[in-house]
Amino acid sequence: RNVSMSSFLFELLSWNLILSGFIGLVTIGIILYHYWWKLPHPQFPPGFRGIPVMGALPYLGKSAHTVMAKWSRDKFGPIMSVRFGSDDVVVLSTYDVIHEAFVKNMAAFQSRPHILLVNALTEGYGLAFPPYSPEFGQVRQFSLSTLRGLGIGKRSIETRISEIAQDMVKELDTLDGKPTNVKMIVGTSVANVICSIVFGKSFEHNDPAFRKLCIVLIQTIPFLLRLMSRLFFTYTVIISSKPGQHMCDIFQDFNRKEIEEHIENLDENEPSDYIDAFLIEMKKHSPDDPWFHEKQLLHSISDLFIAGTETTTTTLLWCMIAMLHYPDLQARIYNELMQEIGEQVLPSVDHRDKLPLFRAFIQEILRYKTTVILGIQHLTTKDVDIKGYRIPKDTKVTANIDACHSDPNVWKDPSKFDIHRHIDKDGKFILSRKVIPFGIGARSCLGEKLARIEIYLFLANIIKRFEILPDPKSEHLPPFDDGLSGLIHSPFSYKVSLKPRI
Ligand code: HEM
Repeated sequence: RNVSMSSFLFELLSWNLILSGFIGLVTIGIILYHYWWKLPHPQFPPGFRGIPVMGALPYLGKSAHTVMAKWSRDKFGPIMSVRFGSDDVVVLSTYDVIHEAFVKNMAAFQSRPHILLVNALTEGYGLAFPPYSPEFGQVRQFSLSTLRGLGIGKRSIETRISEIAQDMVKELDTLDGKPTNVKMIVGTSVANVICSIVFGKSFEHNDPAFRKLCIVLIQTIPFLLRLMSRLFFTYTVIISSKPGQHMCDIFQDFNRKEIEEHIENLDENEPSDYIDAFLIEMKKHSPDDPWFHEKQLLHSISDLFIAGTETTTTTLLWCMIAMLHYPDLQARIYNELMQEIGEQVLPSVDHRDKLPLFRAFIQEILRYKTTVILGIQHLTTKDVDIKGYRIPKDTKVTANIDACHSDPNVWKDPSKFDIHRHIDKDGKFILSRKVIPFGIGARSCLGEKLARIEIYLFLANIIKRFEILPDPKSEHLPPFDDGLSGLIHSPFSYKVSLKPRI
């Protein structure tokens, strides 16, 4: 009796175990299906879902943009989805679909996702990360027209940049051709352009407070942004740590001091920079307006410096690497500048129609070395249909700008650096609307015009004054087809010898 009782109990227990195991598995299956595999909509773009919790993250490797470009070309098409953690992000990989979304359906794609850490630092203010609202739209429009040169005094943006480019050449001259990593000198000059537009003045390269600001901008922030795109947690720890806070304080104290000086000396009839223009605009709004407010001004300034310094500096550093790899091209561009502008005349934007080689070189750099490889993420403001797919409201959307610049259906032999793809049979420069390093649409780069003039004038001044030569001590040229990928694709650090001409 005892035996049959125990076998009955054992059977009951194992049935119970089997049943609860089964129920447990079904529950886990339902949870997994709903949270990790169920598409947000039956017509949501197809894509790569990876593994639970991590999504596609472990599969993206060192350069996510290249891996995603391959998935898009080989399997999923120009509109696909990639699961980042537990978020389904729509990734757009050709010019046509980026244009269809960000330009033709501008209103639906003009917001930004909420990023907890960015929000903690900016309190929701600034120019690059706030989600769209009509009030933010006003601040954006105001900043855009101010940066385009409206309402900031008599000196044009071009004059300011040209003066700073000449200062940079003087700094580079002091190196006397000695092989040097010129990132700090170029970056300081780029930051000075923003100082000139935002503060109405530029600084000596060795001014101690400005130098500190430049180190934060050119070294610390890019390093942290790279970590952020790789290891979000580490970034959070660093930024909330004491040294992290100290770094933010250096930056904000510098800007705060400038705002205070501007409030004291404001001449409403003659605004001379972005801060003056903003303070005057503030007076037209109610003191309770949270957007035309000092806090917003402070964060707008930070965003202009952060968005404008490393991007432009990196592009110029890639230009110099290209010159090292293609010395014959360097000689041809130098000859073009000398023939069309001459030795004594300063380069200006007015000369551009006479400089097809030089302009083709810049456009090819902007295509071949996409700086902000994946742009900045957008967020949909409503349900929207693109090429037969449904993208629901509040979906994160990324433009793979690098994939668009290496699309074999648009660019013949895209992995080849070839400036002649931008020159027609009569030797004229062809402006391409499909080279979109600054993004397109309602959230495209606010500093595009500024950056384009900077790259043109800085580079023209460098090429006219120096022969760009490799470091004779280095066995290899700095790589042109590889670099550090994060938010920004930048070259590995390198030295260059700038040998003064004449
Ligand atoms: C070569 C230099 C530069 C490149 C390649 C570049 C590229 C970009 C890209 C791809 C975006 C995101 C577009 C999108 O979300 O669709 C962006 C946004 C932005 N850029 Fe630039 N940028 C450069 C220089 C500058 C400069 C010089 C400034 C200002 C001084 C600036 C200020 C901004 C701001 C404020 C935004 C955010 C716009 C918004 O969210 O509405 N950028 N930039």
